[in-house]
Amino acid sequence: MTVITRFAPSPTGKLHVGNIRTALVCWMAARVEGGKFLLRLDDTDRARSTEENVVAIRRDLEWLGLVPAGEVRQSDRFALYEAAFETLHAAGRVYPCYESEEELSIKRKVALGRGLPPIYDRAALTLSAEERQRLEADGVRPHWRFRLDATPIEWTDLIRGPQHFEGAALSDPVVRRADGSWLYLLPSVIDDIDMKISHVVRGEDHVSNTAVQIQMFEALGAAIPNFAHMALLVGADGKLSKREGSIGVEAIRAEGIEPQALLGLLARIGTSEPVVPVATADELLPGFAFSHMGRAPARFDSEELAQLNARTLHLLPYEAVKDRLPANVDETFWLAIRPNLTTIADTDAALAVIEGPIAAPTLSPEDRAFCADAAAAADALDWAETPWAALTTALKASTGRKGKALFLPLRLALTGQDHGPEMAALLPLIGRERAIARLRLAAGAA
Ligand SMILES: Nc1ncnc2c1ncn2[C@@H]1O[C@H](COP(=O)(O)OP(=O)(O)OP(=O)(O)O)[C@@H](O)[C@H]1O
Repeated sequence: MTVITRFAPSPTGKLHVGNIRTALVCWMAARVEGGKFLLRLDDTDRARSTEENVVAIRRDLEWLGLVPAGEVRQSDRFALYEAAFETLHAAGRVYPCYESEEELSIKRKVALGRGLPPIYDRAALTLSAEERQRLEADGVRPHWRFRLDATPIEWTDLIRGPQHFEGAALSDPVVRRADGSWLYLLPSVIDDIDMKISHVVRGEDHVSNTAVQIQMFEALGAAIPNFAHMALLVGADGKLSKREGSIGVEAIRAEGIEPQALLGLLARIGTSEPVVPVATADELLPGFAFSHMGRAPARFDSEELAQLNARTLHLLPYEAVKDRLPANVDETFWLAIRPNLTTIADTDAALAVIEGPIAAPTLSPEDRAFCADAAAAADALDWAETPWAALTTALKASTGRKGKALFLPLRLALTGQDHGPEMAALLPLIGRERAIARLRLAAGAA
């Protein structure tokens, strides 16, 4: 079986980290099996879907490298929905209902008052043809419900394990509004059949939808796909929502987070696998399995993401970042500075340390004298090999200094800072002339 998954956002807002986690799991589930990951834009809600959001969704997925093998838009597929709807109508699986919102609300209250579950009483099924005609003649347009079979509904969820619902305990869901527009349930099933989706991977906000959708697959004569419902990701303030503009991909990108860091975190939080930095999304595949995914909500933590971003940068090769680096940063430079970066924007500060000018540090008279010795030693040095090792060895022998007393004044004089990348990597980049000038400046500074 070819594994085919789809990520199906509604373009009613920008993608948040919860959506991205679902997209990533869809992508991994397909890719690990050599299958196909598809994008379906659930844009049947014309009032709230926007083209700007569609463009943003595509751009976010592309930035993350979760590139779909194909894309469909529900708004292009109304003819397909109409045909399937006709099939269901002919089979008596959808039926017209004429109750108003107020009537339905009263019915629910009455049922609850009697201690019964507030499920639809199917009064519309008992209407005669004349009664329906009369209602329609009075201008009442019907909405449509899917008639559920009163049978048990069962599936083995790839994340949640065995699931059981009773068809008799569920309300026949409304699938189409009186104005002819579609609700989520039926078009999603029609698309999953048409797109040959083998694994429906989505958030657990859809579990009860799955129960009724399984009967829709059956009613349309289709095979039931596999289902995997992921625990929802929550933010510091609880639930994430696209409409409420929760932690979005755009903001994360603007903060200088690398796509690999976001993917690395989202692939592993809430699973039995450790969070580790990766240089490419493909490195996440060996640790992926639905069985590793937990059922408790996973918590997204921006601080954890920032830390993983630093660890990710430390292993990114020059090729992966060079387009975003200042022109004068070459591979040697990148390898020297990357262990100390938290975001790639820190490169500018590292460049400033190397190219200068830097302020002369405030040193004790002893340290200034030591810097004068260091300037002379640096002048006498062969810079071709490993100048930092040569310089410190020479100074150790000539001054008897060691440890912090040896290294700290040199670092301060050479970089203006008391911390930073390895001096062994930095000194060749600072170069002979600049290094000697900086040591002399530090020796002379009061
Ligand atoms: N917090 C979350 N964690 C994981 N997956 C989520 C989360 N919220 C939504 N999803 C999943 O993202 C996919 C796209 O969903 P959808 O477009 O409905 O997003 P949404 O954030 O729920 O949007 P809205 O706020 O507009 O309802 C679905 O598979 C949904 O289950």
